[in-house]
Formats: sequence, structure tokens, C-alpha cells
Amino acid sequence: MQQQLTDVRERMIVALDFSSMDEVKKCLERLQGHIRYVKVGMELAYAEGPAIVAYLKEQGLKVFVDLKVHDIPNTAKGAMKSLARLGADMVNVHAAGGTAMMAAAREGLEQGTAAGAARPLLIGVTMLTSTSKETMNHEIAIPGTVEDVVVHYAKLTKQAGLDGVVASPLEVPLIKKAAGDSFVTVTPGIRPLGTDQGDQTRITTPEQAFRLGSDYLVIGRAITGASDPAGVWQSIVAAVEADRA
Ligand SMILES: O=C(O)c1cc(=O)[nH]c(=O)n1[C@@H]1O[C@H](COP(=O)(O)O)[C@@H](O)[C@H]1O
Repeated sequence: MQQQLTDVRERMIVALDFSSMDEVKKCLERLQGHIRYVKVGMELAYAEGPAIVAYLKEQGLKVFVDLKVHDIPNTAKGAMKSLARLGADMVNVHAAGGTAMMAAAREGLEQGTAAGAARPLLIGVTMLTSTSKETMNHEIAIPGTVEDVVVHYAKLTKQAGLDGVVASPLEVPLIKKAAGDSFVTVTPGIRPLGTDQGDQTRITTPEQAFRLGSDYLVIGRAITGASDPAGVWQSIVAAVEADRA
């Protein structure tokens, strides 16, 4: 997907992996005027509850509520109905829950979305970006290559009527080939050059991720853990811009 630079900022989602509103406020102060889209994961959602989403929306930010729902279809449907009421822009489920669960999740999301409001994007998580081929084959007991499994999950996700998947940028070209260019790819595992890989295994730089066709990048610690988060943000935008020039 060909993107304008203005889009780049809208397509970089900062993961607010904090455990309190205070930490979130401090982080947002330092990134004010730069970021447009944030992610609320389990750590923050479990600590602060639904009010955190309302707060972030009041700040004019788009919000990805990342709770990775994975349950029986009826429960997933109910969870999505409740999530839709929070006013999130994007939510997700585990594709490994299967097509019945994913279709039920979509139904719940549609039922919970207020009349006239846009339904949040519903995204299926494929194979976590922290998972290596070795772990997938020998611990989780799924044979084959990570790429094949991710593409399989992407096809299931599309079949169930979802909008896209979470995967590593490394798999984006194969996902787009299998599911089409408009099928949304949300990609964590982003590591600007020189940053610590930590627990992620399938990583790329932000420039590589956009070059591979990622629609949204999810970036956490490289920005939020930096001594100058706004500086890192600006250097990422500049690197992407230079890469496209
Ligand atoms: O669904 C996600 O957002 C997600 C899926 C995945 O496969 N890998 C992954 O890292 N994430 C999330 O993306 C963020 C990545 O954070 P950093 O590794 O700090 O950049 C974290 O909030 C993860 O929960």
C-alpha cells in the first residue's frame, strides 16, 4: 500500500504498556503533538479499566484496545459487544480461536457499535511476534514454517469476515498476496536500529516494515522506554521519510 508521509504518523501506533494513569499521562505529555494512535493492552486495561479508553479518546487519540480475545464463540461475542461500547477504533481476537469464534466476535462488535458510529476494525492475531519457529514447532506443537501458519491464519481471518491481522512485518508480503492488498496488516516487532530486541523474535526496523507493506506499526518500548520519547518518534518518522525519498 502506497502511503503519504502524513499517513505515516497516523499509522504508527504507540503501545502504552503501563500500569497506571499517571504513567500514561507523563508519557502523553512528552509525546504531545506527535502521536495520533495509541494501544491499550492488558496491563493498562486491567489496571485502569474502561475509563482509560474514554480518557485517551478525549485527548483526540485513536485507540487500539488490544485484549486478544480467545474463548468460546458466545463469550467472544459478548466480549466484543462490551468492547464496542468503549469507542475503540481497533480491537483484536486470536485467529487460533477459529472461524466460528471470529465470526461471532464480529457479530458482537456490530451489535455493540452505536447507531451511526463506525465499527472498530476487528483484527485477528496470527502467531505472536515473540514466537520463533522453534517454539512454534516444539513447544506449541504446530509444524511447518511460521510464514505458512501466519498465511493460513490470515486466510481464516478473512473468511470469518474480519478486517485484517496482526503479524510480523516479515510476513506482510505473503499475507497481502493471499488475502489482498486491502486486508489490513498491523505489525508489532518493530525495532529501530540499535534498540534492544528484548522478547521479540520476528523483528524489522520501521523503514523495513513500511517497505514490506505494513499498514500499521505497533511500537512500544523503543519509544516509551526511551529517555527522549519525542526524539525517538521524530527520528523514526525522519528515517521512514528518508527511506521513501
Ligand atoms: O497484538 C499485539 O499488539 C501484539 C501482537 C504480537 O504478535 N506481538 C506484540 O508484540 N504485540 C504487542 O505489541 C507491543 C510491542 O511492544 P514492543 O515490543 O515494546 O515494541 C506490545 O504491546 C505487545 O503486546
